[in-house]
Amino acid sequence: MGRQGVTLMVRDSGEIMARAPEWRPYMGRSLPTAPYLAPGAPAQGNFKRVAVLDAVPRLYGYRKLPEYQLNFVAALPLDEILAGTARQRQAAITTMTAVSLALVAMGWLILRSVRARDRAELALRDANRELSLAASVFRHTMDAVIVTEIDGTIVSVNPAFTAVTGYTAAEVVGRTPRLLQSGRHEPAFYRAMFEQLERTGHWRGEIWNRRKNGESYLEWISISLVRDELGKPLRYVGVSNDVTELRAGDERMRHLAFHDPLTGLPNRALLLDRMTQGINVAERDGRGLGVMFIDLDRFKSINDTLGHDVGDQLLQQVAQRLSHAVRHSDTVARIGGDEFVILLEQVDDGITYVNLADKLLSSLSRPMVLGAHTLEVGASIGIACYPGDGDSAAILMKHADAAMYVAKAGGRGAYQFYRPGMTAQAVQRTLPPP
Ligand SMILES: Nc1nc2c(ncn2[C@@H]2O[C@H](COP(=O)(O)OP(=O)(O)OP(=O)(O)O)[C@@H](O)[C@H]2O)c(=O)[nH]1
Repeated sequence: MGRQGVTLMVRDSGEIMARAPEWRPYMGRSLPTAPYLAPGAPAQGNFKRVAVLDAVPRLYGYRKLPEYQLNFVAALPLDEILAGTARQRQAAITTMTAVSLALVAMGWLILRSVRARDRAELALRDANRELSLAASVFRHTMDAVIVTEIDGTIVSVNPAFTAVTGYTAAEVVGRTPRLLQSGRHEPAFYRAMFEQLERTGHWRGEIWNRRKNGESYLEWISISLVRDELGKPLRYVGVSNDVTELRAGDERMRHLAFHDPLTGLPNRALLLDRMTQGINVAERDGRGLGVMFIDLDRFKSINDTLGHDVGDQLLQQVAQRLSHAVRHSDTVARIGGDEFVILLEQVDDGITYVNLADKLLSSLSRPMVLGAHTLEVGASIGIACYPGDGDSAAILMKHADAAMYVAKAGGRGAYQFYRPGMTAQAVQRTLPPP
């Protein structure tokens, strides 16, 4: 490039990014008036000018690189060009062009590597951000998380795991989840779980486990098999929730829906359900089944004279006495006010009803101590039997009710088997007088 030839890389703003030779004194200086920076300047060209920076008159060649906002410039001093022959001038111009192209290529390579570095930094930053997000979720989620090797060795647990089980990470890492086993599941349960995990990569369900303090708890867990990039099994990750309370709440709700809150006995819905099932079994096995409808005698007067609370206590005692009088397999239900029903299954002869009815009446007639009061209560019982008196729960209930009304009408404190025609009698009794 001769003694005073130069090459430059200049931003569109005019700032010098690179200069050869002697780049240091010129770095960061500006060439705002350069012709190639003028608006509308051609993409490449030549011009003659006295250099702003060192006052040397030169012939300039440039090429613009608009996508990078850069300009590549090469210049030779005019006196060197004019002093030479035509051949020398041509050689100088060729050299200038070659140098300027080399500069363009160099600048492009620099830019490309800068861009690649920026992209790599961005990707790394994204990956780090995702990692720290995952770590934060692991730390703060309310779900207990456990990560194990494929052989079951625990690699990591989160704080929620510690909150549920009572075990810190230091206490469980290196051990296996077997330390949580409650003993409530058969080995076949775990075998089936791992068989499905190996086959499908997932298992979810409920497991009874044991906390460090020995207490059993029910967890809902979802376990996934994690594979590496080549598809090789790498880890198991389990995410679980303690659902013991939830399940207890469900049980309470279910119990409320099918039981009488005052006595704890099955209510009408549960009684009818059991009766329907019982009838199916009785039909299949050719066995008998019976319904005893029990209504307390003059219970209203106890309420009216001693108050509703005493009436409640009496109903609770009646419930206990009825329950003690029957077999475990029989159902004692309270279906309303002072009305109780006993469902007797697998009864093949009428004497069973007679014996039980006597037993119930004598049991209820024994004095009941309710706080400061000692009371005696009687009851009337109607009995309807399957299959003779009806083949559905509704009909058996209706007929037992009718028989009970007949027992009441006969003077109370007695039992009565259903006979055809009793229903009409009972209806008449409940109708208002004409
Ligand atoms: N303490 C209490 N009383 C109830 C409850 N449910 C209904 N009762 C009352 O139970 C009484 C039922 O009376 P009835 O069966 O109609 O009449 P009774 O006095 O028993 O007369 P008979 O059945 O004809 O012998 C009514 O006074 C109801 O208010 C309850 O949960 N607690």
